[in-house]
Amino acid sequence: MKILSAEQTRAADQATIQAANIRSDQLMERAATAFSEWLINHLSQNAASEVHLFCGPGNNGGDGLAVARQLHLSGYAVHVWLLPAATHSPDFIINRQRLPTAVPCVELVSKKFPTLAPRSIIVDALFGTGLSRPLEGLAAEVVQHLNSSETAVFAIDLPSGLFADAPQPPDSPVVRAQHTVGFELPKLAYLLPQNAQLVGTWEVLPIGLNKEFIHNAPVENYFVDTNFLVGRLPKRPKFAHKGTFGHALLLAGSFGKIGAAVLAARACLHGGVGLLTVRTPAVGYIILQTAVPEAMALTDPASDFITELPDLKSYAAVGIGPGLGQDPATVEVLRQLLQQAHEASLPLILDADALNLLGTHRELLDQLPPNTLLTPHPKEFERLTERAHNDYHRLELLRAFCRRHTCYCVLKGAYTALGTPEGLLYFNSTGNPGMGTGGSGDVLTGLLLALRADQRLSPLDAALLGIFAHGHAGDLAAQQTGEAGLIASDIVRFIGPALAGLER
Ligand SMILES: NC(=O)C1=CN([C@@H]2O[C@H](COP(=O)(O)OP(=O)(O)OC[C@H]3O[C@@H](n4cnc5c(N)ncnc54)[C@H](O)[C@@H]3O)[C@@H](O)[C@H]2O)[C@@H](O)CC1
Ligand SMILES: [K+]
Repeated sequence: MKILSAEQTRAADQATIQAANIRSDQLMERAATAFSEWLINHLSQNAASEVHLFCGPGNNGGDGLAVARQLHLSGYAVHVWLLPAATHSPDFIINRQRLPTAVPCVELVSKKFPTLAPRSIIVDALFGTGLSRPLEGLAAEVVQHLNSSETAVFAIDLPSGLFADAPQPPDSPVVRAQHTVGFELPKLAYLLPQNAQLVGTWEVLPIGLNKEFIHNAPVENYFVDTNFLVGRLPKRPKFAHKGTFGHALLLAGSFGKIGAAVLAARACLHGGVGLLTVRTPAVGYIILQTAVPEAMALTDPASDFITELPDLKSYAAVGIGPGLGQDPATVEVLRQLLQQAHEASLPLILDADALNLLGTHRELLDQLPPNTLLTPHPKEFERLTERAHNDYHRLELLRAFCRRHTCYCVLKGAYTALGTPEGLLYFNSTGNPGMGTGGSGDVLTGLLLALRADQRLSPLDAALLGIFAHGHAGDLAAQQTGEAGLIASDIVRFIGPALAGLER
């Protein structure tokens, strides 16, 4: 799915109105109906005594008024509270007039706000995508009142006060919603850790926005759900053999961290690689041969760290980093790897200590072969770039980093973001907090290595499929283990089922 800016969302609105030959209040009715049906569905599971709708002066408030009418007609006890304003949008006015007189509708007055019983429900329809500056005055007081109540808040489109696609000045008043329900496409604001407490859980409901407009809209951000990826993983042909899927080389492990190599190796094998060779220091030999008999062990002469780069000519892709350590000899291995992979156009994946080594030897960044895939978590990313002021800034650093180094970079976290050499960002939709556990990143590296070794996949598809399947495998595993009980090996077990769902 594309992620549109607030401005593009307005344009999509207009394009829909024209193409479908409907009035704007009819589009608003669609949005309100979608929201009301969702809310009624939700309320049927949570008996609520009454619904308080707080409506602003624009179309977000218009949505709220239409929802109030629909809930009233469905038999709910509804109260409407209006934010006083000098002007109102035309569709607000239409829906104000359509509100049945039986629905109490009162203008908000400073310091005389309604008491909100914990068992009632708040619908936040004060401001949506039309917010042009932080809230102040009475609007800010209302936000504070809603946030200090113990009543569940359901935000229409955006929690009021939150910008759709730009950072807030610190301490701006924003509604803290339990749930945010938007229309058609997700907003960038939904995906950022700094907004998690404001947006709550979120979903988007279809309202039939013009498909052609969305198709043609130039965007820099995408949200990757199942529909976006299904069919991108080619089926394994009947006459396939292990050569079809590539021979991967993994350089991983150091004394005390051979487990990282084991996890990455297992993930690579479950990811469908044809053959896997693993380079560990000598201390890893027996462990690897025992724990992962399917992989070939090519041990380093040194006991505790990798000190020599093997000959690369038989490999389709190389991954380096899990449990690697940061021994000075290993830096040389990384340096040679970058150089030789560049010359041979060999796909590379860099993770963990390989990234930390890049951070301390930044001159190596200029040696990255084109289309190299890096998988930092935010702290590792900071070592490669600089400290971000906020989540939006971090995303801009990611875009710039990928452009500058012609690389793909996976910034790991909830909604893991993949940056591309073109400066596009793809946000992943799978995964759960249980995956914040040791070894989870090693599993991702191994899986990505398998997909990069498969020459049938583009670098972009390999990265997107790997990130998505990794998260999905974690979700499938958590259904059995619970989030707290989830360990990295559980993710590995579900890589196969997760990939199977994406096959062409
Ligand atoms: N594009 C879509 O997909 C659809 C959008 N709809 C709704 O329309 C909303 C957008 O409506 P609008 O563009 O009218 O915008 P809003 O309703 O978000 O707010 C606009 C109004 O707020 C005022 N305003 C902006 N910032 C303010 C501030 N800091 N303090 C006080 N007043 C402020 C503006 O002057 C204007 O009167 C969406 O969020 C959504 O809820 C739906 O009705 C229909 C479909
Ligand atoms: K809102």
